[in-house]
Amino acid sequence: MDVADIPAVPEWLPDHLRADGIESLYPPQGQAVEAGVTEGENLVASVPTASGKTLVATLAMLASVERGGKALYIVPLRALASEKREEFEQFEQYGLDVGVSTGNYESEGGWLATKDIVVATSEKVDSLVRNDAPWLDDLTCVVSDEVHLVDDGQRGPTLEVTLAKLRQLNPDLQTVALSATIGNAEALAEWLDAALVDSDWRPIDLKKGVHYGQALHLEDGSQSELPVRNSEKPTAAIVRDTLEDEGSTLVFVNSRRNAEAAAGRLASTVEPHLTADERDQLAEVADEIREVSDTDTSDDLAEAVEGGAAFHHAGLASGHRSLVEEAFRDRLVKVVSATPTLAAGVNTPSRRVVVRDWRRYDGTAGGMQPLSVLEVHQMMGRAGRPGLDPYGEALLIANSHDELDELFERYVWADPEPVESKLAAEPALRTHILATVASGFANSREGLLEFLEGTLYASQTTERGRLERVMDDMIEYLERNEFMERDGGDLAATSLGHTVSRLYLDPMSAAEIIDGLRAWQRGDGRARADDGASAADRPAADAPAEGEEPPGFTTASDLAADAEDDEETERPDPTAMGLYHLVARTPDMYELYLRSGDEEEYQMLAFEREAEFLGSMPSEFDPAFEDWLSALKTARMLEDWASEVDEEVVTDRYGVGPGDVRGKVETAQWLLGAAESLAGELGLGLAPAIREARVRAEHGVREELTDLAGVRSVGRKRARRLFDAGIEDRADLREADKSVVLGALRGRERTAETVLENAGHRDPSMDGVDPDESARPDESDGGASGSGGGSAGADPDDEEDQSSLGDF
Ligand SMILES: Nc1ncnc2c1ncn2[C@@H]1O[C@H](COP(=O)(O)OP(=O)(O)OP(=O)(O)O)[C@@H](O)[C@H]1O
Repeated sequence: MDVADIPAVPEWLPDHLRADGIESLYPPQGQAVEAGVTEGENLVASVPTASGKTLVATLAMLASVERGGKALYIVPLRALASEKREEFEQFEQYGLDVGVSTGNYESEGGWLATKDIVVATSEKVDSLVRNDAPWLDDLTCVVSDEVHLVDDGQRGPTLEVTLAKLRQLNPDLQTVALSATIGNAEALAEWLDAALVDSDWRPIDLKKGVHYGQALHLEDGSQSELPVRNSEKPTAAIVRDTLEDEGSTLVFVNSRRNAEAAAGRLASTVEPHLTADERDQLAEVADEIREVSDTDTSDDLAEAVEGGAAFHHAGLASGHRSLVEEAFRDRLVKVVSATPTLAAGVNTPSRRVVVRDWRRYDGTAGGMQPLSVLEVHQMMGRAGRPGLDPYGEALLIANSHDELDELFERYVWADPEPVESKLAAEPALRTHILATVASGFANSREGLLEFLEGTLYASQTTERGRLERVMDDMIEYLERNEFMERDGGDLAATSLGHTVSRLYLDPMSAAEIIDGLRAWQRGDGRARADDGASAADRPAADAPAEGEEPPGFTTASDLAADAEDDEETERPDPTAMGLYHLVARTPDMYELYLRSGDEEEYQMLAFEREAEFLGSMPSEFDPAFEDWLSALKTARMLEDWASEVDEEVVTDRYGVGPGDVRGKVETAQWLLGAAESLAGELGLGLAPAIREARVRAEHGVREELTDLAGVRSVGRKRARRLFDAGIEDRADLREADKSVVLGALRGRERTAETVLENAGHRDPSMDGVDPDESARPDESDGGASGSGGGSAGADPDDEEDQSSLGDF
């Protein structure tokens, strides 16, 4: 179909598309238009990766806005939200207004009311619904990108329920769902009352295969030689072979750490192939990368880029990511090693794709687990650059003949799995039932059932009774915890329930926090603190940083001493450790795993600091004890962080990456903010102590340093150095002599200039979480750890992150 023949779109569109090199629609796009996607019809497009799905959605949104409406584009990742915003901003020249909403959740995003197109993550949209954003009523078109993620056990139910709510709010809403090729696209179409375009058409041919020994084995039965030299890894051999043919390679690995390590190694393969001109240009890109941030990651990335290689993962700053993507698209960077995040949408096609790791560490399943066919096909779909390559090639790597056969069976010849709703799981239902009742979508048991009828689960199940049973159990749970009340057949959220829903907490997390805070207030566990010589006689446990006491913290010994001093006075405030442990044991925080040998160490710590914990400690024989100890490990990591222990020491001690530390800290901040609100609402009087623990965790520095640490590009280490040099706060810094700053920062002129410049303004990303807002950290950029509950946004990279925790 010629672009001039697309009905109902703005007049300027055909010329705009032509200017972009798009003269006619790809066949699946043509089918979508014929199915009425520009005329308000619902549509599910199940089309291979990189086959032009975004244009289908764009046509629907532009046509909807042309009719005077407003469109919402739901993405699974924050990184994709910025990419899509940039893509849609090209329409601002025609008077359209585009807004993006991710990150900290403003209560109802009022400023979005005037936008024509809004881009947001599914968790953000869920929170907007919970906060009653009035502009949601004006929506005329909603696009759900990567809708097959409804199958995701953690985040799927949020997308599913959010779509159901938007459709209930506005029965005339046009729904356009974009999906990778899946086994049961018709089930999605049925659920959404939508026409279906189910196609395996690709703009460029894709050959899948496996490398084994010295040869490539392709799915068409052909074999070609691809020798691996002595001491060379197969991935390096493939990259070298592709380079000799002037092509680029995208290598998918299973963790951020592996991505970084692979890029470093592959740079030595690529480097000898670079021309002098390429080297100069790459050196410039490397300089720009170093400018983005002054961290080890930044240095490692810049160094790899100088050698023509790069890594890409959700833990990178967005500035890093776009520089890498651009240099790869410009064919300057010849190989990128990436975590699967890159497969989920970012437009970086490549001659060859290598899926190096087809297993990933999965804590819940207890070890390395194979990736799904869908995921592997998504990665493979990135192979082949339209207009540049005759075809794309996507390869797995086998280490034995058996594995060669297995990989063909498992991935090359296999069809993707069908997508199945994960809604009927307790954690998901407990969260979404509360939110559904609290935001007025249902006010009775029957109403809830009716609402749930609008979900994919209801359209897929043959077992209605199961959903009803789990639902009844969850209503009872919510009533028992005072989040919901029943009056005859009516259901209503209590004021506490409303708060929990708005805070975006899993109700089970809220219940754990409330129980712990109440237990502390009542003085439970006090007897233990007082009786044993325990806490007072032992040294404060495992003080961080070379055995020093954490600055400014109340410790177990202080507590016990307080208790001895005055039996009659009120219980002292909980310690930061006690509060970190409380939030670390909620399902909204991914705990750190106990490694072998850890158990004994943390058991000791548990007994040493027994007086500090809120609520009772399970007995050693209780199966819950191990989880409780894992939470203690997480809590001690947070305490270390908040006590200025160097980041390298923290990462080393807990066997995690810097991104994981930041993720845990952000999740703790969010949960402590929520705990503060709950304590306030329940009149528990513990809010100031919680706030202090939160602020300490936020910057990871003692109070005197928080102002300095809040200056962009200062951070913990530099704040300490500046403070030691007599610069005590941002005002001092503004006035400071450059040579003093230079001295404190150990001679980095460029950094000193940047820091001085930044002292003049406040970096909002470093600001504390507003307790009224209690924003959940971003769910998709490595910020939040995943919840065990389907409620809040778990980072899809979580499993990937877990892999760095194992010994793999
Ligand atoms: N009809 C067309 N003619 C020429 N190029 C097109 C056409 N439609 C899309 N493209 C281009 O193809 C590329 C891939 O498209 P796009 O990113 O929309 O694919 P996608 O299916 O959305 O990918 P993903 O699987 O990442 O969601 C883009 O560069 C886009 O501009």
